Amino acid sequence: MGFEEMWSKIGSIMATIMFMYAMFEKFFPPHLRMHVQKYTHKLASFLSPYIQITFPEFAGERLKRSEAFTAIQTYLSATSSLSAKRLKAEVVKDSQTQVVLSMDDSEEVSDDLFSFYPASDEKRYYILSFHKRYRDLIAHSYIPHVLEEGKAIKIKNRQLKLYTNNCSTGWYGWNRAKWSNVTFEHPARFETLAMEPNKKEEIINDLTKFKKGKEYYAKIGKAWKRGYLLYGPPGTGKSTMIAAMANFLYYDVYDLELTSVKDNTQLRTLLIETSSKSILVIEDIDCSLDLTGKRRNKRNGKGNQDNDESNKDPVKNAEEEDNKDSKVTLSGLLNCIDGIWSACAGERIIVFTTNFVDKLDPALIRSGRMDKHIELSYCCFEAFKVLATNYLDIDDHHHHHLFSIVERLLGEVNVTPADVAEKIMPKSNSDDSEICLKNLIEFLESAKKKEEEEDEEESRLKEEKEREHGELKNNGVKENGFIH
Ligand SMILES: Nc1ncnc2c1ncn2[C@@H]1O[C@H](COP(=O)(O)OP(=O)(O)OP(=O)(O)O)[C@@H](O)[C@H]1O
Ligand SMILES: [Mg+2]
Repeated sequence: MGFEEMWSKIGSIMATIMFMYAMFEKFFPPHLRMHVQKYTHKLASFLSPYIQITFPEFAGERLKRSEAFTAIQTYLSATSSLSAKRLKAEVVKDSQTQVVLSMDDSEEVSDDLFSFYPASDEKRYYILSFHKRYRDLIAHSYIPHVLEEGKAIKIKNRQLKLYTNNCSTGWYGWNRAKWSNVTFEHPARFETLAMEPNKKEEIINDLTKFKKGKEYYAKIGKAWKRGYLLYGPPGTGKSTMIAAMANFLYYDVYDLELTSVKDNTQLRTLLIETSSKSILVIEDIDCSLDLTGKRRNKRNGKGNQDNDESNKDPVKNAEEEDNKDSKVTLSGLLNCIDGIWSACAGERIIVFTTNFVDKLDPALIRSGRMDKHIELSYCCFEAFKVLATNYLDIDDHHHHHLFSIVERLLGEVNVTPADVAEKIMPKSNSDDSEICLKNLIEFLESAKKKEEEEDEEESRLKEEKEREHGELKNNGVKENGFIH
């Protein structure tokens, strides 16, 4: 007897049983019906070649939403919505125009050989129905595949969040540090980041290796964390790079404002509350609290003899002055990074940014804490070409006739990518790339002239000083007979 024949026989037996069951229901009293029902089910399941697995939406005593249910839902939305006839549309990622389609309640779909359908009960669950000859395949390959895929799709579709810390004052004046979040929608990507291509590739490879490094980190017995120190003058793209990293890795960003953290205890609480797959950012670490040599001197009453102070951004200077209230210390921060934070679940990145790398305490940036130091520097010609593509749609291979002048000037003068971007951005609809590039050339020439004037002034002052010094020496010899 062939398979087909066998199934048709089984089908007719089932039909007979169903018919008999209907008759029983009509003519038999309820207590007898219960017995008949029990045995009919047993017989039906004995004869049926199909197996069913149920995945309820809520599982366990605490009614926690089942991860398996959510993963199946996501998996089916992505893979089976094409074959389902009745679909549900939901707006995705706060978009007004994009919708995600998923199976409507009680719609059944077949995923190759198996069929998934949500039960039309009040309690929602999916039932996976399959022939028993696929039992092993289902248990060992298919279900793990669905769950893994579902989770991966969910991660991809989820919205990135930007968390910032703030301090809320509760009853009795009790201060509590907490994170609040908004959707992270920074458009920066590595493709649009202006920097040397080799350096950019190196960073991308480093991040990719980190993201795929779960087993590697487990093997070497190191927490799955990586620290980056981004340093360079203002406007060279440090913050932009952090956004590009987040978009590249699909990680949330925790922008930690150390100045509003009251003390080490609050810092610890905040760090524990961060999730994995995230980037913890501490911007302008040199301005943050008691972290630099300068601050320590101030505390010790030696005063501030920092000559770089005048070069600093006035906003950052003002922030630094405001920070005196915070009691977060360097050792507190280091303890948190090394201890508690390292012990939290993996896949975390920490990024420090600074304009003055030399001023940081070496303990803060030693290897193992900040694994990779990345310098973001003034705009080179390669970086300019990326900006020209971004802002003016000038193809990298299409060498505009003004490019050679820009190349020469960029080699002679230090300007930041932020300055270049500002100059080549069209100011009106009538501004074509020619006008924008001429604006940039004009700016570069005036910056060069200014630099030359400053150099001249500097050498003039130096000469003057040397002359004065020489005169003093001579006078000293004349008056006292010895040199001071
Ligand atoms: N390397 C770059 N590639 C692309 N755009 C850049 C780059 N550097 C700067 N920009 C542009 O300049 C603006 C300022 O850059 P960004 O905020 O990243 O600088 P920063 O290095 O973080 O400066 P700061 O030290 O003041 O925080 C950005 O919004 C971006 O438009
Ligand atoms: Mg910045």
